Amino acid sequence: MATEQTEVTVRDAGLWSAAVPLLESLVEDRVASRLTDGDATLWGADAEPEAAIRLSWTTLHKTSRPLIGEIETLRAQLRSDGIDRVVLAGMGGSSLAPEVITNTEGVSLTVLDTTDPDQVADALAGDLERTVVVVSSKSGTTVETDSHRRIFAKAFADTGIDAASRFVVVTDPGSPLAELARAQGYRKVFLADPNVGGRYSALTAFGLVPAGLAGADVARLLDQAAGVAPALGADSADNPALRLAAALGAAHAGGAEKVVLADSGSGIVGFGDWAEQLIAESTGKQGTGLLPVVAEGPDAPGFADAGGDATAVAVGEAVPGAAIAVSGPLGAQLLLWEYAVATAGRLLGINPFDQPDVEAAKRAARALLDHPDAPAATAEPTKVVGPVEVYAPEGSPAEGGLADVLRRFVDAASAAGRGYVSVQAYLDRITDASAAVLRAELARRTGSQVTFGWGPRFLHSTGQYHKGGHPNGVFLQLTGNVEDDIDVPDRPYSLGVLQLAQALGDGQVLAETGRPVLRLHLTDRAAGLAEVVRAVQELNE
Ligand SMILES: O=P(O)(O)OC[C@H]1O[C@](O)(CO)[C@@H](O)[C@@H]1O
Repeated sequence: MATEQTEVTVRDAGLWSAAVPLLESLVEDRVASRLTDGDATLWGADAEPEAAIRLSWTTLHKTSRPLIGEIETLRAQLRSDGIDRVVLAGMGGSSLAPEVITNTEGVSLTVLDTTDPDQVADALAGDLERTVVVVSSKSGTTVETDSHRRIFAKAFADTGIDAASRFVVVTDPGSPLAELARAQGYRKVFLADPNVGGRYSALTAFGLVPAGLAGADVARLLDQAAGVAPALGADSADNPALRLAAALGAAHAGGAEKVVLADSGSGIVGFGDWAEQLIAESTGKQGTGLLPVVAEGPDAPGFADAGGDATAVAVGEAVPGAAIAVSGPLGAQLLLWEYAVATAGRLLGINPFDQPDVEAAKRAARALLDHPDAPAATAEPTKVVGPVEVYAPEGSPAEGGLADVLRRFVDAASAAGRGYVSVQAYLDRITDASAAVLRAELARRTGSQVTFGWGPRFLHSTGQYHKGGHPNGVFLQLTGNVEDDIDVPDRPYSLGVLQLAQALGDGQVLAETGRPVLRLHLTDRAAGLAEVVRAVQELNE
């Protein structure tokens, strides 16, 4: 049952009494109304230039209205041409919102936010005669999205379909993608509001166009946001976003930097995946921040049994074990969390609108693509256990079986004190979906908080926090052999090569910042995953 009432309840009495003084200061400083009015001084002088071009999201429930008609018209035209399958190529802020919107409404959208050749092959195998591809990129330069565009252009051409008529672009004015779309005569270009950053763009063209073309009721989403907007802009202790920000800020000050999210009957499907990027990329920097941990549900390990380093937040009803509960329909929750996270950024003393550590991993991946013979790309495994090659952190012992290697590795998270384990699977999230069980399995057996992300998708979400946030994580990377690779047209690499370079590049950057990285490469994906799960299950035997 969807929860219609939008409210934030802080159920933990200790947390609430720590939050009240922060809440009072936010009200006194008129943070909510200043945010609504676009006051870029809220995060200090260093953040001001960036904030000055990032605050238009507070009024999108009004300014995005004209898009609704445009989307409906295009959808009707596509339908009359027999085109009713929508594929979205986009990373992070350019795909996470449409994914949660369409999943919540139960309408079909194929989201491509991967470089896994197998997963891309799946999308290519759909009926191309009925397919439109929405290419979404604010910068217009994101390598994954550009690769998908090239691959689909070739596939359309190979099938005798006029590719230009099948591409719809969402991008910022003046981006290289906007120029290319114009030059190639793509079917339609939606220029988004450039004064909204990627992770705050759910209610811009980035969220609304793909979701609307797929058939979601995006007008209702704006109505839901409009319904809560006055409360979010109010300098009042009843403001739900200020309450949430104050509670998260107080929790962080008290040593709980992790935020464990679990759905508790909100009716929203996959909200945590969207909130993850907002929270991690906005706050995880300068050695501080809030680490989002998406739990499978309120009964999953890490939620009700969260330790002192974590706050359990229910999305939906206030359930036992939740310190905080946030209810409300999707459109309202999107805007509420944006206000809350931007405000928490002020309490944490960081700039919630930049992502300073994301570029480092992109650079490292590019360097590996340029120098495929670099040591990182040609290293030999430390050991091989059946279908699993082990690449252990430098200097760490590798004796024993896979479970011994893993035990020593995850122990480093507990040794770091309040540490966490991050599982990063550079695999196919459809065929290799079983990898996701590792989150709960590891959390149950280690007692540490455990995050799970699909690579390279998470690089555009929690990736910023892992490199820039509290430096107490250990990182378990999973990579796998590729059976049928896909060349990226007019580029000197294939998807498989790019995917591995992304894993190695990010691993390198993590290691350079002193964060332990263990890579397990699955020479046979299914058998390798089974072996890894078995080893994890042996951990506390
Ligand atoms: O929309 P773009 O420019 O392709 O970027 C996609 C994503 O990549 C990031 O810039 C960081 O990786 C995100 O902030 C953003 O949402």
